[in-house]
Amino acid sequence: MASKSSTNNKAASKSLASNSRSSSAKATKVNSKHVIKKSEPKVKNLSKRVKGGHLVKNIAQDFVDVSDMLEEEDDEEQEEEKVEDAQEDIRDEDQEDEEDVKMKDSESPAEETESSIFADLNISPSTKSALAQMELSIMTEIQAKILPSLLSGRDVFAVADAGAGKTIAYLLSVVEKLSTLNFQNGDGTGTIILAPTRESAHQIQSILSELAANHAQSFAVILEGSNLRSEAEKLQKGVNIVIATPDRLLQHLKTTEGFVYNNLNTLIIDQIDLIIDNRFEPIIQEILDILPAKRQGIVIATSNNKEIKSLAQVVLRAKYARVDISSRDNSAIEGVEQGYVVCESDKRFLVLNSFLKKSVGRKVVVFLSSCNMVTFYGELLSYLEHPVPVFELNGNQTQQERTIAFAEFCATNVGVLFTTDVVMRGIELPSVDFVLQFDPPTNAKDYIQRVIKVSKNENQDCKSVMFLLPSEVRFLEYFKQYNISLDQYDFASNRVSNVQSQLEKYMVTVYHLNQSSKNAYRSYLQSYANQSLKQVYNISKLDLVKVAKAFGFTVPPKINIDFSTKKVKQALKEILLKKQEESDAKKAIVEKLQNKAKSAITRRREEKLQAIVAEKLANKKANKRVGKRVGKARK
Ligand SMILES: Nc1ncnc2c1ncn2[C@@H]1O[C@H](COP(=O)(O)OP(=O)(O)OP(=O)(O)O)[C@@H](O)[C@H]1O
Repeated sequence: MASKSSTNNKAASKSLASNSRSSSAKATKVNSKHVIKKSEPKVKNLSKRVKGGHLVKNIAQDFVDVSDMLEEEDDEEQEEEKVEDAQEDIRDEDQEDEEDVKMKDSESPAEETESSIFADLNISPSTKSALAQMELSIMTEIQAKILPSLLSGRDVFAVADAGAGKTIAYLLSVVEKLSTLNFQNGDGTGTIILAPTRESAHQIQSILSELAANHAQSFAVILEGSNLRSEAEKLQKGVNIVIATPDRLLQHLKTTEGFVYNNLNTLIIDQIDLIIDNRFEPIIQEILDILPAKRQGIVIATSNNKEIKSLAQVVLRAKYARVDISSRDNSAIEGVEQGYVVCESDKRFLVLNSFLKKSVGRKVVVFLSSCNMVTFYGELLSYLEHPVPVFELNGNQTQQERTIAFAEFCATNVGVLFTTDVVMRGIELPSVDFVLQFDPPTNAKDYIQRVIKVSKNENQDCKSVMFLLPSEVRFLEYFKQYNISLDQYDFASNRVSNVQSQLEKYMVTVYHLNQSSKNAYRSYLQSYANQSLKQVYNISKLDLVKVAKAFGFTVPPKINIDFSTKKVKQALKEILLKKQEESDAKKAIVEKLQNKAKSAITRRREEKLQAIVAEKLANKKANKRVGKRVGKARK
């Protein structure tokens, strides 16, 4: 491609120790608190009655009856107290909710370290020695900015570019906290780290295994697609730090008996941007409803927007520390040769194919928008008998398949790797020559994240090229605020090999490829429909005949597009409705109990009163009769 033109804690742990020591200690604490709350008013009311003693003194002859009555009234009082307690709980909850909403409006700044040297931190020698073994001595900017808050037990919302050192920062605080609390397997899970993908979960585990090397705390990854039963067995034995994908964690929370999580003191959501992208929000909401509410919350992101912030606020407690050092400037990607190529939908694949054909002797990474796109283009290239080896990384592969594919790509000198953003998160690129953004990124931030991978690449001559449709060129305007300028490249039409007829023939003759292409076509349109930058990615502006041609179809296949964002919003709405219904149901039960208790009390009081009055009247009559008889006798 030729360049054409240029556009422009220890301290913390003390307080935590009282929060959770061991599961048995905590259980005792919870139980005793419960007993005190329930029995205290009863003792108070009884002593009041004994002190006043009116009933006992005035109707001495009715002592037996009245003491029964007292007991019954105590039962009634207990019922009333239960109702009052429940009401109080609801009022407290409502008040807390209101306070939370008010408080969460105000984020407060994080405290920075005075020194940026790990050795100066007030942490255990074991952690310091692990850091030394990892050859980490000076903190990165984000580490210096969030470690004091993390170590003091404050909730933290940290936003920084990929590779900024966020994972090491939060893992360091977790390792330190659990070892200070002397967390044992019997204490169950003290920390849960939620990761959006299997890859990121494994990456976290590998860093944790180094950082926790000199500590006794246990950890494990719990992932969708792994063996559920063996995971459950591990959890039942006790895992101090659980690294999990949200869906699998929820499954264990709901079904694994003996999974002790009531001592949880830290919940971390890593890569919350991807958690949202992967539609895990409703699952996170369900998880939050199950886990203990009193815990340190840590939310990690590479970018920030309204959606990310509002989910973070659901996870974090009031007055959390927020640190955002994500790159607004382009320093992280300065020096990387970046360009774009504009081509119509029907020419996209032809240009890509021709470029890759000319890439003999090169290593290329191609970003696509979905797993189905990865699968289809991988298969198609092998049908076209491409001269370069093709590798695929996609979310539909097993972990083993992905590990092998990535290792093979790292080891080869020549080849093309088809992948998605999701799979590549947290993975460092090996030495490559080109990074092609075939499906454009969602926004400028995501673009930068892809190019950061290029900038960290061992090959300093590596270039980044983005494919744009003519209708998507407006996307470049979004780069101005980041001072990013891209060169426009042109791929001479006489150098584009026309494999269109071959492609169309495959769609008729190879059933398997036809199905794979249809899936890819549907996924492409679905991703397009889900794009948030509607000014750039407007599905109504797509020429579907041209789009279909890039997938080998002369007529666009009929497909149903599932607008997932709507689905997510709907799911969230349903959760909120369910919560409201639950709260209404709780209030209705309280009201019913209250009314029942009231009417029972009134009825019993009336009955007792009537009995007493009747008895007194009978006594009076009897006395009168006795008096008359005595009077007669005297006469
Ligand atoms: N203080 C440091 N000094 C030197 N290297 C560091 C430091 N902190 C982290 N690194 C290295 O930088 C790389 C990225 O670190 P880490 O995984 O913590 O970053 P991250 O911000 O969590 O990245 P991602 O968003 O991709 O998960 C790792 O290889 C790690 O060893």
